[in-house]
This record gives sequence, structure tokens and C-alpha cells, in this order.
Amino acid sequence: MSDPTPRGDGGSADPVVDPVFDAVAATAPEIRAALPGRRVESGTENASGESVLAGDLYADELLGDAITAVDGVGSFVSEERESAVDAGGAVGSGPDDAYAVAIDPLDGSSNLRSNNAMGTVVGIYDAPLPASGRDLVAAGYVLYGPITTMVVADETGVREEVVERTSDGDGVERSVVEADLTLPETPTVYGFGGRVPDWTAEFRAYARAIEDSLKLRYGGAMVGDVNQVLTYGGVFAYPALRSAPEGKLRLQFEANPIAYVIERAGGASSDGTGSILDVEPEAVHQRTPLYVGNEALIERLEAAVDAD
Ligand SMILES: O=P(O)(O)OC[C@H]1O[C@](O)(COP(=O)(O)O)[C@@H](O)[C@@H]1O
Ligand SMILES: [Mg+2]
Ligand SMILES: [Mg+2]
Repeated sequence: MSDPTPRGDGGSADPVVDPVFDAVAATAPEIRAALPGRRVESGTENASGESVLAGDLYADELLGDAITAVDGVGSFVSEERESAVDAGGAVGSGPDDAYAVAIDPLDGSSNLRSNNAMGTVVGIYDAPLPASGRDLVAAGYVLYGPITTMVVADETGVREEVVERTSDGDGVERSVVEADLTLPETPTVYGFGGRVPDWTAEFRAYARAIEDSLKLRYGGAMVGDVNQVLTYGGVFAYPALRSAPEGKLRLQFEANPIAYVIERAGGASSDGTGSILDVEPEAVHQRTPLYVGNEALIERLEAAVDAD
């Protein structure tokens, strides 16, 4: 699915990738504007057994409509949907095949009540879902912080854009603010999810060791916490827990896209034994422990937790 003519604006040469990110960017101001009235439970549970907020459902519907309308998207699935939606066109890696798009419409939505950072995660795969992270052709995320930004990783590298409504209010503008994002060589921050008593003894020892040199920064939304690692260098983890050896985060919607972004930016990812991108896909909603950050910190992590 490659087009020999580069877009010339730092975007992907692929004819589908940038339109998908255009669609995601186009919904971002609308999602943001709709959140104040959607901080309440919707009364439903998703396929992961988690309570769904009205904001999760709204973002899922808007993004679903926008992404399935993109030519070349053949399949769409979201954290809030049981199974994939057929968007027309067979998905595969052949030249005329369509892509499958997996999203986490609102990541960190428990931060909606406390008004903290949240985001949207996107993975574009050239294989039917569930797919391997090696089948990603691009991935990225929107971060709803004080500014709405979008980080896009594709075959050209990783860049950060600011997403804003145009001054006439009719459209959305994407402006590249960092054209070639890479993790700083010297790491500064760490952020780990889950309760400490639920961490394994090995992970607890790793956390204890790295806190001597790194500063704790944990906000409770993977996208926000990973963006700090991308900006300042360091390590983010949602580890294997004693009560949940598979951790919390989902491979298709969360771990694979984030691992793709961090690896493209010169960092490393792991499920505790090897790159997240090599985790065997078994189910659309499967979970995995996730560790991402500077390569040396991920090597230390693997040495610490893989010792048993
Ligand atoms: O509250 P905890 O256990 O720290 O969990 C936080 C983690 O759960 C998540 O909120 C899960 O994502 P969703 O909000 O999309 O379900 C991550 O963003 C975050 O890293
Ligand atoms: Mg999430
Ligand atoms: Mg979510």
C-alpha cells in the first residue's frame, strides 16, 4: 500500500496512513469539547469487564465513524467494541489490500472525573486483527493535555503535532512542532501502574533500584505517562501483577501502538521477556504487561523480572 510520491510535509508516503491521522485529528477538538458533560458512567461494561464512561462511548462513536470512512481502511476495532467492524475491503499485506485500525478511544478515562490528562491511541495494521505489532504500518496518539497534541510514528520517524481548530472554526489544523522525536539519551522520569503490594518481588526490587536515579512522574493515563518518557527519557510500566500476571493494558489498542512509537523513537519495549512487537496475538482484547523507555532501562528490567 505504498505511494512513491512523498507528501512533502513530513507525513507518510502511504496513501492511507495520513488520512487516518487526519480523521483522528478532525475528531479531537469535538471530543474535547464534548467531555464536560460526559464524566459520568454510561451504565455499561466493555469486553475487558471495565465500567464505560459516557465520554468513552462518545469518543468511540465519533472515531469509529471517521476512521471507517477513510478509503483503504477495511476493518476497525476499539477497546469499547466486542469485535471488529467490517469497513469494506479485505485486510492484508498485499498491494491492493486494506488496513485494519485498532483504537483506544479514550485512554485514561478514569482521569475524566478528576480532570487530568487523557488521550486516544491508534494503531494501523496491515493484517487482520488480532495482529502482531510487527504488522503495524503506523501508530500514534492524541494527548488531551493543556494543549491537544498528536504524536505520529510511521516509516519516516516520529513527530509531534499540535491539533487546533482553524480560526474560522470550520476545520482542524495539524502543525508539526517536533519533526524528529527521539528519546533523550539521559533518562529522568519513571511512572509505574498498579498497587505496590500487587507488584512481584522482582519488579519491586527493580523499582527500588531505579528510583535512586529517576524522578517519579505518574498521572494514571498511559498516553500522558508515556509522553513524559518520550519527552524527558525514562521508563513507563504497567507491570505483570501478582493478581493479574497479564497486567492491565491491551495488546492491540494500547501496548502495540505505544511500543511502536517508542521503538521508532529509539527506545525499547518489553513484555518482560522481549519486544512487545513480538508478542503472539491471540485475541482482540488480550492483555499484556507493558514496559517502555530507554533501552538500558528496559534491559535492566528484563534482567530483573526474567530472572525466575
Ligand atoms: O489506575 P491504574 O491501575 O494506575 O491504571 C491506569 C492505567 O489504566 C488505563 O487508564 C487503562 O486505559 P483505559 O482508560 O483506556 O481503560 C491506562 O491509561 C493507565 O496506564
Ligand atoms: Mg487505555
Ligand atoms: Mg480507553
